[in-house]
Amino acid sequence: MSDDPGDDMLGWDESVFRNEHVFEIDYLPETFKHRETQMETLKYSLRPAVRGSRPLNVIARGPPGTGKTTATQILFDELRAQTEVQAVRVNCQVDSTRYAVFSRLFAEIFDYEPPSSGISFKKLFSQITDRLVEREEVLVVALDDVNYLFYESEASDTLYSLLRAHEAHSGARIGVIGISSDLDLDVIDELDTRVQSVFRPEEIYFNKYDQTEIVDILRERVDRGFHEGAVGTQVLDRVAEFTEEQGGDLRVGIDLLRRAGMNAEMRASRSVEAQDVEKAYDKSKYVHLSRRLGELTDSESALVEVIAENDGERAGDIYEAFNDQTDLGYTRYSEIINKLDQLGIIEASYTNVEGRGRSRELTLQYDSDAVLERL
Ligand SMILES: Nc1ncnc2c1ncn2[C@@H]1O[C@H](COP(=O)(O)OP(=O)(O)OP(=O)(O)O)[C@@H](O)[C@H]1O
Repeated sequence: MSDDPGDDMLGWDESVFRNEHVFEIDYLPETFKHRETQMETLKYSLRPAVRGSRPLNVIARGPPGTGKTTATQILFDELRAQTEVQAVRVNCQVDSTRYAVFSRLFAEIFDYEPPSSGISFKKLFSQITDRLVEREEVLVVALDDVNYLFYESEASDTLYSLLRAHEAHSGARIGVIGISSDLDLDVIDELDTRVQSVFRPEEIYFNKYDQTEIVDILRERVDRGFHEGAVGTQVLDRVAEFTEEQGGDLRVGIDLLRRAGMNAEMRASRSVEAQDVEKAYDKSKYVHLSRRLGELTDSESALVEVIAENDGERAGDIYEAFNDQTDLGYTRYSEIINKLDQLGIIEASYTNVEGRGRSRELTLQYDSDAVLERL
């Protein structure tokens, strides 16, 4: 047997990938198809900002991986390059309180962090608005994954401050784009009435891509990311089918392509085959889960771990195990249960237990080994 790779075998210095970077999560696609109406409405809402007025507020909703963040980022990049508008995106998974949101705005606007010794919210707020007024700038804030502010009961306060900024600080002009991927959450309905009375956003819906659209979008990625001929039509169709199966989240498809490419390389093959995709799917189907678990705090992760180890048990028993491990009390425990339920990591349902009345039963929504592996 010769050590020489054959014609259809990859040598050590070769790859199926032309540019693996296009499969990374922070890659901003060069073409953005099938989102024309959404982009138009977003542009229409932001246009007043370019003229120096307060833009229309927006709520962008839709299932995960349907291009909401990307749409905003593309427009924000254009605004930054071509206008004087200040456009800042805040990831509310990371910054999930009003104070954290405004600290992020401060850091982006001033280019340095607010004092770490801590300043009052009022000060933080007025420094931001003073600067906007002084420079006659309009600020557009994208609250990405705004649903997390609701889970922490911080949404009303945050929106109220942003939306009433011009009243508290004359001349300040701020517009808000709220992005939510929690379809069970009625964003407007869940806000306090004082906020509802000033918040009448344009609503933009990002529907799930259908199979043809998924193929069309992923084909583009394949052409940029792989060498010619490495991914055939049937393989791409299989990737699109799996993506549909996972709720149409394009992240699944993109992750599948990358992993399938790596599997092909492992076999030293120049082309990706169906078997590479099947094998990749065992991991790629968990991209949602990994993303959600990745943003949890230590105590939230600790609770997920306890639940994964005691799946299906009553909440009371799980509380004891959680309390042993973290020393946290029942109120915080209950809050975390609600958040994990809203995130779709667990289901908390009430059951009637003979002789003990109603009790909550906690069930993981994913395979417990898959959860434990990713914590
Ligand atoms: N029309 C499209 N063309 C090319 N790539 C796209 C398109 N729509 C989405 N993507 C890609 O899919 C991935 C997920 O998109 P994005 O983060 O914008 O979704 P999202 O709706 O904001 O998701 P979530 O609600 O979970 O935050 C990104 O890698 C993005 O590049």
